[in-house]
Amino acid sequence: MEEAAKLESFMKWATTLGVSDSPFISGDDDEQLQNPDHRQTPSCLGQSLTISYFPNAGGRGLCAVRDLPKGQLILKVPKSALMTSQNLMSNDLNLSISVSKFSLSSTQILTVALLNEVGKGKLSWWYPYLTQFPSNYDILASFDQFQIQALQVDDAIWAAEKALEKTKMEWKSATGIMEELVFKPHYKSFKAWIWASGSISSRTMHVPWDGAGCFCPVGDFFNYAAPEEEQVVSEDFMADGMCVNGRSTRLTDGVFEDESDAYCFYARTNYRKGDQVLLSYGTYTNLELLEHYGFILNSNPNDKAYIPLPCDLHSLHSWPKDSLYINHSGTPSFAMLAAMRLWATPTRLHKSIRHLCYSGLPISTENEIIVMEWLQKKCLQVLKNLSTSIEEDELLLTVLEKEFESVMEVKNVLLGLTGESSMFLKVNGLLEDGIGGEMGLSKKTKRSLEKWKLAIWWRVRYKKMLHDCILYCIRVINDLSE
Ligand SMILES: C[S@@+](CC[C@H](N)C(=O)[O-])C[C@H]1O[C@@H](n2cnc3c(N)ncnc32)[C@H](O)[C@@H]1O
Repeated sequence: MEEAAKLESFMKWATTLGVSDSPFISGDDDEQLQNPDHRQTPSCLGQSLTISYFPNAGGRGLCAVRDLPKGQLILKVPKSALMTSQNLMSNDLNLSISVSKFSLSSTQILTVALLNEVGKGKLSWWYPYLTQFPSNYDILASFDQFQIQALQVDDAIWAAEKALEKTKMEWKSATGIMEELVFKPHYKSFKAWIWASGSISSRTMHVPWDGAGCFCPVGDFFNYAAPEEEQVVSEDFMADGMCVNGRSTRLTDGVFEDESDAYCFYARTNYRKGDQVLLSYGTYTNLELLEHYGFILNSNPNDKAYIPLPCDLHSLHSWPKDSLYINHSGTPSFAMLAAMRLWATPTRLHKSIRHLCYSGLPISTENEIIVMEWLQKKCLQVLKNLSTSIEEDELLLTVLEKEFESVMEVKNVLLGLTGESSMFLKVNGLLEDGIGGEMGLSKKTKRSLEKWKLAIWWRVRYKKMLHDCILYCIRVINDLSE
C-alpha cells in the first residue's frame, strides 16, 4: 500500500475510534461550537486541523483549517484509542504472562510490547496506526562513532555515548523476554530496539498511570514549539497541580483528562487559518531535543552552553552545577554570573558581599571586569580547541545541503574538502573499490549524512552561543571602562 493509502486507512480507523477535532466548548464535551453535524463528518480531522507537510518545521504536522483561539480544545483522543503497555498486554496473553516473569522497567515493557505488536504485521489491531510510525529516528542513541565525534564538544559526546550505552543495556537485559516471546531475529536486533526506543522517546505522551507514557494516534502528529517564557515561569514558580482559571498550569498543551477519559489538546496560542499548530513537549536544550527527539531548533530560547569553569568555584556556592551556563542569547545564566562574581572576590570579603551575589547584583566595576575577561578568555579558548570554526562548519553545511545524485558526486564534493568529510566517505564505505561512481546513495548513507548534518548543526549552535558570549563580555567591559 502506498503512503497516501496507508494514511487514509489510518484516518478512517482513528475516526471509528472516536478521535475528533470538532470544536468543543471548553469543559462541555458534547456541545458543538460550529458544526452540529460533525458526527456525519467522514474524517476525524477537518473541523479544526488537517494533516500537512512543513518541510522546515518538522515535516508532517497539523495545520489549522480555521482561526483557532488560544486555549480552545482542538483535538480529543479517547483513552480506548491510546496505545499503552496495558492495552497491548490485555489483548495478548503471552505478552502479559512473559512480562510478569521478567523484571523490566516501564519503558522496556512498552518497547517489548511495541516490537511484539509490530511483529504481528497486518494481523495487529493497531496495524493502521503502526504504518504511520517513521521507519527510523535520528535520536542520539542511533548515532555511530563518527556522528558522535562530529559533535566535537566533550559534554555532547559524553551524552551521546551515555544514551547509546543505556539503550544497549536496556536491550541486553530484555533479550530473555524477546527469546521467550519467540521474536523473529529482526525484531530482537539492537537496530529494532533503537527504532522502538526512538518511537517511545519521540512519540509518547505523558499519562499518570504509566511512566513510559502512551502512544496517541493523531495527537502524535503535532510538531514541537519551545514553550513560551510565560509557561516556563509558571512551571518554575507554581506547585505541581496548581490551577489557574480552573485549568492546571503545565508546560505542555496536551494532557490526559480523567473527566473526559481522553487525551485533550488545546491551542497554545491564537492560530490563523493555515498556520502549523504546534505542541510544546517540554523545555529542552538542543542537545536534549537531539537526544530524545532527533532534531534541533535553529533558534531555541531554552538552549544552553556549558563551558569548563574554575575548579575552585564550585566550593564557593550552592547552586547546582547545571544552573551555571551560557544562555541561548550568549549571556551568562543568573547563577553563573553570581558564582563567578563571588569567585572573583577575595575570600576575606565573601561574607560581606555574598548577599549581593545572591541577589544578582554586581560587586564592583573591578570585579565585573575580572569576571567578563575570564569568561571571554575561556570562551575563546574553548572555541580554539574545537577542531573547526563556525565559518568552516557553516560552509560544510552549505555543501551538504545539496541533493547528491550519485556516489561519484558525493566523492567529488567531499574528498579532500576537510579531514572530517574524507572520514565520512571512509566510514560509510564510499572509498572502497567496487563502489560504482554512478550508483545512487544507499538509504543507509543518506541517513548517515542526515545525522552528520545534525551533529554539525548542533555544534554550530553551541559555538555561536560562545561567540555571542564573547561579544557580550566585550560590550560589558567597554561600558564599564567608559
Ligand atoms: C511527535 S512527532 C511529530 C510528528 C512527526 N513530524 C510525524 O510525521 O509523525 C515528533 C517528531 O517530529 C519531528 N519534529 C517535531 N517538531 C519538530 C521541529 N520543530 N523541527 C524539526 N522536527 C520536528 C521530530 O522528528 C520529532 O521526533
